Amino acid sequence: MSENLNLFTSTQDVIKEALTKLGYSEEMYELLKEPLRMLTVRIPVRMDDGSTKVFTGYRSQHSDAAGPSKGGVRFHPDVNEEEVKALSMWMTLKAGIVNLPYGGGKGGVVCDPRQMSMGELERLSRGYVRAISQIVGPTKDIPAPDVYTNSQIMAWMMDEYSHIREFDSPGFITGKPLVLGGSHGRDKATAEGVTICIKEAAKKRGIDIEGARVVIQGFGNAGSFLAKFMHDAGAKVIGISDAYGALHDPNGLDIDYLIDRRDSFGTITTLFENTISNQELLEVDCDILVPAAISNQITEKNAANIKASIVVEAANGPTTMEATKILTERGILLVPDVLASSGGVTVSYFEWVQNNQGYYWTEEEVHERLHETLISAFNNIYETAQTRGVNMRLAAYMVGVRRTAEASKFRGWV
Ligand SMILES: NC(=O)C1=CN([C@@H]2O[C@H](COP(=O)(O)OP(=O)(O)OC[C@H]3O[C@@H](n4cnc5c(N)ncnc54)[C@H](O)[C@@H]3O)[C@@H](O)[C@H]2O)C=CC1
Ligand SMILES: O=C(O)CCC(=O)C(=O)O
Repeated sequence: MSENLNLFTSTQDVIKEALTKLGYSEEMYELLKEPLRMLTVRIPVRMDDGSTKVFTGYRSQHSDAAGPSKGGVRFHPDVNEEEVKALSMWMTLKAGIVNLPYGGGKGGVVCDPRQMSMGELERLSRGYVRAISQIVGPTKDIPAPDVYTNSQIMAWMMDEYSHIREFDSPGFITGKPLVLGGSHGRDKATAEGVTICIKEAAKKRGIDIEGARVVIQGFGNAGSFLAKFMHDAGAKVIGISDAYGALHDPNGLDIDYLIDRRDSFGTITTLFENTISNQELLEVDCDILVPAAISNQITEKNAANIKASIVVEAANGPTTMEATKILTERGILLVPDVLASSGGVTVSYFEWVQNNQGYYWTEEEVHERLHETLISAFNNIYETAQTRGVNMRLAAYMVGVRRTAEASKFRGWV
């Protein structure tokens, strides 16, 4: 079975287990085991050399029972249908965990933005919105940034959608620049949420953040802000990585310098000679390990070699279910993606609310509400895991799926 199919089918398995434990019927599982809608599109883009290249894109809407679908758009060469489907299902769970009136959605385009000019990227972003415009919108499905997409791309997408609908539609997409209706704190939100989960998990395990050794895979939006927050909290960030390799220094890395030198795709290791591989980085001796890049990184092949006592998933799907079992059996506290990375969609929700009201909050207001939401979500799931005798991933699925299951029931769908 391919890695991505495995990711999708094992997500179905955990959803089934969660629904069964909560006492829902088999029909509820039939409804939630697949996205409600999956659109595949072909996007012709005029390249700078005059040729036309046709890109494949996807938008998956897992559910809209609890509200419009919501979730990011990924531009990456490895994007595929199974992955986008799984990503949209995780968005349903995240929205449930932080109690947002949304279902899950996710999109992606198979491309490598690192090899494209700004003009080509703009034409691709606009073409993607034209291709999916019938099924998205501020009250239908609201996209946001994810891997290799950013606030500039959100701005082009919002502009294109506004042209199609013939009115300004800031609420169509989140993660926009501040001047176009973006929210304070959205850029740092995912990392802030991960930081809160790390601090709560460390308290449970009696680990002092001051001096704790932290390894972070990925140095983009999530990974680099997280490295900064951990460093500022007194932790020692001893390893980071990007798509090309990893840096490791047991005495601690100079995070401010690395952030200053990384490029807009979160690439930094190409400036150094003494690099190690991403796989070697995951097995480095440390207290806290944070995969913050791509999926399928901790598997049954390397789970036995992980040295950290806490693993906090900033990335979506970095640990397979087989590896989850191994880490749990080894007594490692695993804080799952659907909880740890839910800070991003939480502040996206704040952004959408501000767009709908036309009234904007201060950075402090965003910060306070995010903290309140994430601390309560972490402790709710931790306690569910303790009282139900299950691991944190299953507990998170149980908490996360309930809102959509109840909404589906009240709508009379099941
Ligand atoms: N940006 C957001 O608000 C949210 C992001 N996430 C998840 O966090 C993870 C990282 O996302 P961002 O930081 O936003 O993306 P980004 O595009 O800003 O950074 C991606 C990082 O991953 C590295 N990377 C890419 N391919 C890799 C590979 N094959 N092996 C190792 N590293 C690789 C890149 O070099 C870069 O450092 C993703 O799994 C994403 O779905 C989750 C929730 C919200
Ligand atoms: O900000 C959002 O709406 C979604 C972020 C996202 O794609 C994710 O949490 O994986």
